Amino acid sequence: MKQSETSPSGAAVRPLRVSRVQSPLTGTTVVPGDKSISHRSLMLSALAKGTTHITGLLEGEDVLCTADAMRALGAVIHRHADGSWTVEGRGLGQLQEPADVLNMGNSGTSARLLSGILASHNMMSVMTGDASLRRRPMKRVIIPLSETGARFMSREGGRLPLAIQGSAEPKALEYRLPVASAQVKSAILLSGLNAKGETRVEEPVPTRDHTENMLKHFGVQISVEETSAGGRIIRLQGGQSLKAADVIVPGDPSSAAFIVVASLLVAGSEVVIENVGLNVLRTGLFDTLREMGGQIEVLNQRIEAGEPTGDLRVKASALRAVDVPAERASSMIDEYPVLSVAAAYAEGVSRFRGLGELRVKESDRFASTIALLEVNGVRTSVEGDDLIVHGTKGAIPGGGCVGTHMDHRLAMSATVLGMVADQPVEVDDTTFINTSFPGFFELLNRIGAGLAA
Ligand SMILES: O=C(O)C1=C[C@@H](OP(=O)(O)O)[C@@H](O)[C@H](O)C1
Ligand SMILES: C=C(OP(=O)(O)O)C(=O)O
Repeated sequence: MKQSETSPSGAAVRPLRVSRVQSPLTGTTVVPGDKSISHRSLMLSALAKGTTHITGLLEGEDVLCTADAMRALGAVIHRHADGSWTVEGRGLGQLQEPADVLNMGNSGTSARLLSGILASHNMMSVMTGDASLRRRPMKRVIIPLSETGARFMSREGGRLPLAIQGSAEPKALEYRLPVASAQVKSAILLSGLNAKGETRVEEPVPTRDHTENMLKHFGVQISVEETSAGGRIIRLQGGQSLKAADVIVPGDPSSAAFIVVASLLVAGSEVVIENVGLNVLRTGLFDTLREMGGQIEVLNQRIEAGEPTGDLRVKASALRAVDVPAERASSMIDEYPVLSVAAAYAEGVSRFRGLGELRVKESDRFASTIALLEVNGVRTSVEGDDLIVHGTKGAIPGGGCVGTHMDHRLAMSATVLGMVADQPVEVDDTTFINTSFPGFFELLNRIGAGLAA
């Protein structure tokens, strides 16, 4: 593909040819801030009274979309020269009607969480996104949020653009999640903040709990109860005011994932990644890689702003196949594309169970992960929602051209695959990496990847 071509978003396409890395990856590094926590810090601080200082905010395009949206809703948001941010909140119920369409770019988290806030404020708003986001299902939030009294108009199938008439007197919801989704859970909890009475969300499988943790950090009383079946029930009373509270965002474990897998696979590597968020509802990949024989050590474990954090020391390791249970999927839902690269390099046949949710991410990640492997000579098979990867014992043929379909995680996984494949790998477009991991190639090159990017 030529440099002059444009992606479906209209931006210039940036293809990349990735060749096998010739020497070990070494050194100490840090990855950018956690995307989930960054979104929530901007949304909750805009709903709070007072000024919140945020350090370590991810300055990726997804989070910048959230910042723009919260500005359009009346929050005053500044980035300072030292990279920290301040948000002067409006207070709950005090958001202003946005004067124009809110553009959520490539970001499902922005669109779904914000829909909970917009539905519970008495105003009219319209939300859109890029071609990838406009394909993704929004009914999962529209259906429950309609019960609050808010009205939604969307394209066929509940797709963006979405018009929302927020409710003047939002009703509190009682809702059991039909899919394991932290975005849906969070949308309902955020709408419950400005509703009358108790909001109750039950999740059959625990999902990332950053919204719950950060609500507590902003002074909201919220109860979390474990059910006998292994799920959780979360309750909060509407009408509690949020108080500005400074936030320190840890490094994103979902970004660290690419550096961890690359360091495990490139022979002789030893890399330390400092300040990685280690919330147990996010670390399924690291557990899985350890089961495969990966040497990943946690150093300097601590709690920072309510979230477990630590440094990871990763040493190149011979990996063997793994069988990942469906119950683990929500703790590593964004990590399957890069796990599949590790499994392709490992010895033996791996199985990842229960991956239905991968079909509704930035791309259909079930299909695009299979294509990533197959086009590079790695055998896969599918049984229902299970993905089976036939490991090559360190001999991934490579030589393929990978279609990334506006999906940052596909582009980064393809890069890692190219770094250890026998033949160079073409990645059709790397522009979307900036949604979650600005500086990805620079970081890899600092630890010795020698990429031409
Ligand atoms: O709540 C969040 O910040 C996220 C939840 C997950 O999505 P789902 O809620 O759709 O599983 C994840 O895939 C996404 O990257 C971020
Ligand atoms: C699925 C992802 O994000 P979002 O849903 O916010 O687009 C992701 O970052 O992998």
